[in-house]
Amino acid sequence: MKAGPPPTTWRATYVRLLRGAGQQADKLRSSLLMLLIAAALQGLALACITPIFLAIVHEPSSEQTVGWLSAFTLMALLATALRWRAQGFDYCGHMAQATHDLRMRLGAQLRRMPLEKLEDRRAGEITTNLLGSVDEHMNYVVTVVNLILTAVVTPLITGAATLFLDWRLGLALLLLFPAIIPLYRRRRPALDAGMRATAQENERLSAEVVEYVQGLPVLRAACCAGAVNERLQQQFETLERVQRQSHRAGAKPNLLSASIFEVGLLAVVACGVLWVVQGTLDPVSLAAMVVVVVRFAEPLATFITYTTIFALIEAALERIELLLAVPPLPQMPQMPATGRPGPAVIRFDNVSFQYAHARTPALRRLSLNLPARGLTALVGPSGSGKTTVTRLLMRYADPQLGTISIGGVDIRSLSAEDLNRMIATVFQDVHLFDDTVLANIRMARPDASDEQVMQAARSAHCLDFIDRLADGWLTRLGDAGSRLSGGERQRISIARALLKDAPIVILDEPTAALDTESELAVQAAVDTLVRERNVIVVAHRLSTIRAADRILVIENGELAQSGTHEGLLAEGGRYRAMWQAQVKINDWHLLEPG
Ligand SMILES: Nc1ncnc2c1ncn2[C@@H]1O[C@H](COP(=O)(O)OP(=O)(O)OP(=O)(O)O)[C@@H](O)[C@H]1O
Repeated sequence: MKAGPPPTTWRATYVRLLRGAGQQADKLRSSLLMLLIAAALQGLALACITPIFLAIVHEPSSEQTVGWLSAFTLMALLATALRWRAQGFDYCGHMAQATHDLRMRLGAQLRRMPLEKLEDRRAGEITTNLLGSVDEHMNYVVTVVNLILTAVVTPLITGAATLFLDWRLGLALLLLFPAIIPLYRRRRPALDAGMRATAQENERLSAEVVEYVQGLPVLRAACCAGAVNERLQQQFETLERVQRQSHRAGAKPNLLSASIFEVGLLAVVACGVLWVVQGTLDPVSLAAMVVVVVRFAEPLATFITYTTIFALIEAALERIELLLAVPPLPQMPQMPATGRPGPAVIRFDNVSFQYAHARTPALRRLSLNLPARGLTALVGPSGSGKTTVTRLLMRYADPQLGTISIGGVDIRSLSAEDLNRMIATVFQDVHLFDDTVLANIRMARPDASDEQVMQAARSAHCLDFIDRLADGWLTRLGDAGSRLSGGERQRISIARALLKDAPIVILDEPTAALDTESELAVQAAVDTLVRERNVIVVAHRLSTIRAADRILVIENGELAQSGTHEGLLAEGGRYRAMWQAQVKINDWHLLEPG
């Protein structure tokens, strides 16, 4: 098993728990305090059993009997009442509130953390964090803490209190512990590591399962669903191996501690019998002690099982904290508003950017100046950096060198919301939610009226296919929008962009891979979008961008050429070569038989 970070102390776990509880931390703290007091009171109540037995047998109607019985009843009742109150953290809904808040914090973190860092994590891992870890973390905390305190604090207090009544009995009870606590302390690192490894493998497995299910249509088409299934199978096996090791790490000390405890009990009873035979201990005291000791047996013997659950909670907390600790991209102070160019003018000044996991830069000292209106096409060979330009504009990550500004304002000084408001996107891979057509378009601007949503859909040439849907505007779009064709999905996406009415629009070649009819409809929708906006198209087919106001040829992360289609053809160079190659391919298609 891989060695993880050093094991944490109980105190660190406690502090983490409170941090995880967020605004409910004070309530959780008082619940845990109540559980501690309840466990101590229960210990004191149990210490009363020996004097009660002695009083009942020797002086049944004395004041002492009444006194001890009253003390026992009072403390037992108080302990029960405190436990009820402490568990109120669960049933009064504070627990649900705390887990809800934590999910909201994780959700907010997903929205504000740099996209580059988000991309590093797989969807399944995030789901496990958002759902599994949060529940593992909070839902069992109060119950598990109660069990641990009852197992540890109650017997300790009983032993300590018994010292005052009969020091030999007290000492015998207290001696049961030293054997178990060091054993637990010695085993805790292995337990923690086991739980961490299991949690990590679980996270990996959910990521694999999510990706497998999402990718099944593609995998089946490529006839490699089986091969990937094998990978999944391996991940199942890894999890099984890690779980087995971790169970072994937990089971051994568990059995050992239970055995030590049983032997200890026998030793205590044997001592008691010896003292009775020697005439130094009242047989009634021995009987009472056996009752008390039996009461401790189960919680103490299973103490290590509870701590295993706690190690699981600890591992979940650690993963959540790791995700919450990713810092957002820094926000720079706002610049003065004087002399700014048009609001949607985009400038890249000497921008260099290298992806975290790449060996070479994706952009090298790239400078661009895009006026507030018009269509700019980014063209260039695959991997030349076109998509990176649009990603950096959306602040996927900050460039290592140079600045990017919109309307004269460095985008690093814009809030994420402001930047998001300024840019609409139309990607080839359109994500639709299982909701109505109306709702799917409206998510670009939640406060838009039905009329505004319908107008946007009309302008994006969506009406013809919406009319054909069974429930028209109220048709649910099914899982990931699978009820619509590619061209229809893209038109929904364009309708969203129109509704959002952002001054800048990024299009990832929306007409790629469409049939002629769909292409014409999408092209008409794009033409509507282009008016009055700064539109950037990442283009693969040069035929679609002949009418662009400017074409930027990106090569190897640098600006190789810029100009209009005619100008660039006349200029020669890279663009003309690309154009000629594409014309040749088209001619070749035309010449193909059939
Ligand atoms: N997340 C990433 N991590 C590491 N390297 C990346 C990442 N994304 C892209 N790259 C690399 O950065 C370079 C530029 O990629 P980019 O996606 O911008 O190219 P592109 O011109 O849009 O390509 P295409 O036309 O094929 O979509 C490529 O070498 C690519 O392999």
